[in-house]
Amino acid sequence: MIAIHSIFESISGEVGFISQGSWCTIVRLQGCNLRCRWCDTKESQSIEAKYILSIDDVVARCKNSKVLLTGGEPLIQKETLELIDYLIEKKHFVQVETNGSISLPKGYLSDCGWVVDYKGPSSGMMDRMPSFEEFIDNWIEHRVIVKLVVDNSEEDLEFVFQVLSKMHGLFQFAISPLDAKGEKILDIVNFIRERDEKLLDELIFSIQMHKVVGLL
Ligand SMILES: Nc1nc2[nH]cc(C(=O)O)c2c(=O)[nH]1
Ligand code: SF4
Ligand SMILES: [Mg+2]
Repeated sequence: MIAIHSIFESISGEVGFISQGSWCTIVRLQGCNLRCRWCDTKESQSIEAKYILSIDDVVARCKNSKVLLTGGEPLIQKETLELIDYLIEKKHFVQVETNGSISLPKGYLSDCGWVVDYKGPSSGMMDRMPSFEEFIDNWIEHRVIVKLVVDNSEEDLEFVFQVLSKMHGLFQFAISPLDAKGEKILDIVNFIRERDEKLLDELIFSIQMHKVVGLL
C-alpha cells in the first residue's frame, strides 16, 4: 500500500526525461522529510495521507504511457520502488522527481529517469543534503538530471557555481529559478558566464510551464 496525495493528468512542466510540454499522468506521493522554505506543494508534506492505495490501484489509474512521480518525496516510501518497477513492467515510461536527501538501496537499478534536486541555501535544507561524494556515489549509475532550484541571490549563485565546479562532467544539470516564469534566468546565466563560461554547456535552464499556462 502506498500513500498518495493525488493522481492527475497535466503537462510535464519542468525539465526532465519526459519532454517539457508533454501530456502525462502525474502521481503525487504523500509525505516529505524536508520543509523547503519555498515549497510549492506544502499540502503534500504531511505524512497524513488522503489516499492509501494498492500498487495495482495506482497503476490502473495511470492512463498515460508517460508517468511522472513527484511529491512530497517519493523515496520516503519503500513501496515507491515497487511502483516504479511495476509501471515499467506495464510499459510506461517513468520519471521520478526526488529531493536529493535520500539514497537508493545499493544495487537498485531501473530504467526510469531521475530528476534529483540538490538543495541550496534559499531552501533552508542544505544541511540535509549528502556530501558531494555521497551524492555522486548514489546517483552515478542512474539516468539523472540534477536540478538546482535557486534564486538570483549571491549565496544561491555561489552555490550553483560550487555544485557545478565539484560535479561537472558527471551529470546533466538543470537550473530552475524560483520564479515560475524564469525572469531570474538572465542573472544566473550572466553570473556563470563571468565565472566560467564553459560550465554553461552542461546546463539546461527550466521554467515551470504548468504554472505559466495555469495548469495544476
Ligand atoms: N515536472 C513536473 N511537471 C509538473 N506538471 C505539473 C506539476 C505539479 O506540481 O502540479 C508538475 C511537477 O511537479 N513536476
Ligand atoms: S522536498 Fe519538495 S515537497 Fe518536500 S518540502 Fe521541499 S519542495 Fe516541498
Ligand atoms: Mg511540482
